Amino acid sequence: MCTSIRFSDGSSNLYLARNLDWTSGYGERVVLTPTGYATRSPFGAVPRIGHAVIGMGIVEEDTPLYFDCGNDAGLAVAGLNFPGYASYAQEPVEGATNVAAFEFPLWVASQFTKVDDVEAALGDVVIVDRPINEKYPSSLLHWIIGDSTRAIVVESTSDGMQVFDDDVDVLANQPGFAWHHENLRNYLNLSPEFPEEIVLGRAHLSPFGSGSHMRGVPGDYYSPSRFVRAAYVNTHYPDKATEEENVSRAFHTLQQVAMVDGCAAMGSGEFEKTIYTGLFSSRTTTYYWNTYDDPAIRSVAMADHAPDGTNLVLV
Ligand SMILES: C[C@H](CCC(=O)NCCS(=O)(=O)O)[C@H]1CC[C@H]2[C@@H]3[C@H](O)C[C@@H]4C[C@H](O)CC[C@]4(C)[C@H]3C[C@H](O)[C@]12C
Repeated sequence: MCTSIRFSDGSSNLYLARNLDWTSGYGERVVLTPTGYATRSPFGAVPRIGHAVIGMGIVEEDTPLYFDCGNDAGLAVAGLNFPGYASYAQEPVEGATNVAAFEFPLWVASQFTKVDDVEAALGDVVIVDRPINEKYPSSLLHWIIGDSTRAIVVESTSDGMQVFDDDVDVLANQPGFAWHHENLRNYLNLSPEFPEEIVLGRAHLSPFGSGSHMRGVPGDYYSPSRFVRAAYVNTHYPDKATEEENVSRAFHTLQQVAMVDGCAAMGSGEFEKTIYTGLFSSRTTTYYWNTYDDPAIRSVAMADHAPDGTNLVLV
C-alpha cells in the first residue's frame, strides 16, 4: 500500500511526501531530469522539459519513470496503486492531450507550475495505456498533485477522468478518493483535546492521559484506515517554520502509516513493507528519502546536479 501527504510551511513552500509500500523495490533511485534533456514522449505530451524535475524512479529507454517527483517551480506529484478502478484509453484520442500512463508524473512536473494550471489542462487529457516497453506494462494508479496552496487527486476510471479537490491533503489506495472523503464522516468524534471529567452514574471518570479523544482512529494497514489516520495526523500537525522541522513533520506523519514486515500479506503471500519514504521540499528543491533497511534520512538538492544539463542524473 502507499500513502501520500501534502502540507506547507506557511511561507509558500510545498512539502509532498509518500510511502512506497510493496513487497520489494524496482531498483529505484533519485533521478534528476534537467531542462536540457531531450524527451521521448510517445504522443508528444512532454515536448521539452520546461521545469527541472527531481524524484524517485527508474530509467528505461533513457526515459525517467517517476514514482513521485517535484519541480523547480514548487509543484509535486505521487502515483499510488489503484487497481480495480483505474482504466486508461487503449489508443490515443484525436485532438486530446494524450499522456502515456508511465509519463504522467513527468508531464505534470515538467510542464506546470501550479495545481490550478494542471487542473485546467486535465480537461483535455486522456491517459493512454502505452507501456514504455514489454518489461513494464502500465501501472494502474491514481495521483495526488500538490503545490504550496492545495492538492488535487486525479483518477482515470471507466467513468472517465475525474479530478477531486483534496481538502485533507492525503491519498491512499483503493477505493476512490470520493469514498475515502465520505468515510471521514465516520470519524467526527476524533480530536486531540484532553477531555473533561465524565460523570457516569455516581462515578467520576477522568482520562488515563492524553489521546483519549483519538480512540477510534483505525490502527491497521488497510487503505481506508491509512487514509483516515494520515488525514488525522496531517491536518492536526501544527504549522512549522524551518526546513528541518518540516522534514521531521513529513517523516513522523508517514511513520504513522508505514508498513512493517510480516504484518500484512498480499494475495501472493508475500508481505508488504514500506520500501521507502520520499519527500519533496520546494523550499530547498530537495528530495529526501529513507528506506526500510536504512532509516537514516538522505537528501539530494537539485541545485547540486546541473538542473540545466542535458543528461538524466541518477544519484
Ligand atoms: C507498486 C507501486 C505502488 C505501491 C502501492 O500503491 N501499493 C499498494 C499496494 S495495494 O495494491 O493497495 O495492495 C507503483 C507506484 C509507481 C509505480 C511505478 C511507476 O509508475 C513507474 C513505472 C511505470 C511502468 O509502467 C511500470 C513500472 C514502474 C516502475 C511502476 C512500478 C509500480 O507499479 C510502482 C512502483
